[in-house]
Amino acid sequence: MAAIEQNITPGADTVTPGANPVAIDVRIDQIHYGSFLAVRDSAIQIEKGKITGFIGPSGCGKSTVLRSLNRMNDMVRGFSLAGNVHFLGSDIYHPKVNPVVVRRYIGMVFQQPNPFSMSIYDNVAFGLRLNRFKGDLDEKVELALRRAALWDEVKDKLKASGLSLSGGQQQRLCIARAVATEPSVLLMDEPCSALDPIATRRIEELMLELKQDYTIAMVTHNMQQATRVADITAFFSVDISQGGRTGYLVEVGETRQIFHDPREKLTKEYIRGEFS
Ligand SMILES: Nc1ncnc2c1ncn2[C@@H]1O[C@H](COP(=O)(O)OP(=O)(O)OP(=O)(O)O)[C@@H](O)[C@H]1O
Repeated sequence: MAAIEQNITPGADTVTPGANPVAIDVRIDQIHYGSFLAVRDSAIQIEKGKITGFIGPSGCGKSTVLRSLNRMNDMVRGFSLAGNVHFLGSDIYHPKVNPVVVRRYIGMVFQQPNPFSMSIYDNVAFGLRLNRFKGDLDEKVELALRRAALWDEVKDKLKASGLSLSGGQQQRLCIARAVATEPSVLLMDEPCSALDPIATRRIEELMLELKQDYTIAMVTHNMQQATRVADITAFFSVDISQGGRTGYLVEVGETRQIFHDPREKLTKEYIRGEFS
């Protein structure tokens, strides 16, 4: 914890040009769930101020890798990671690093909108209170709701339950909750898969706005979505050659290159298959 607290300030600007362009440098040798080898040999540099999309067939480890980036998998029994994950130069798996602190800098938005059963205001204030924020809470809540493009729709009913909102609004509330503590990175695990096309478009537009202030990594099943929002795309596949089903990174590059001029035959086949 000390190392990460000393080296990073909340809201550390992730998008200033110059210096090191990498927010998270991940090198996974192996990830196991118990004795099951879920992911192997996957190294990605998540660049500051960009959206990196993880694509690939079901079970290739996209969510597992994403959740490793803020130690969300720590809560899963049997999970173990060989390799390392550096956030702005700090090893987030260092024994002295507190995973709660990691998640303050690297926030997460899940597939199903999951507002807490409390008011809209309290949902957004939750993380700030947890972190014993001492400043103007009203101001922070408004700022987060504005950043999540939800303020105009909820400003007159902040005391209403977060659960009373539509699915798309609930997801934007979750984004507001995630950005309220001013993380540097947002991890999004299929953030639109439970939403209709209009709400999906709204979240995609929001992501493009958010990347001005945050680094984003997201899992998506939707290839069109990857082409619409991701600057960088990482393609994973599943290796069944050893009798198991182990995910691994096939290639990562600019989204345009991955979709129009992939280096690997596997990527070409997957992209063609998905689009045809
Ligand atoms: N908590 C867990 N315990 C045991 N095995 C798990 C756990 N979570 C995932 N796995 C396994 O790890 C592998 C990778 O799963 P993961 O969810 O990361 O893949 P994915 O590419 O995100 O899949 P999908 O696209 O279907 O969501 C799968 O074989 C899955 O069954």
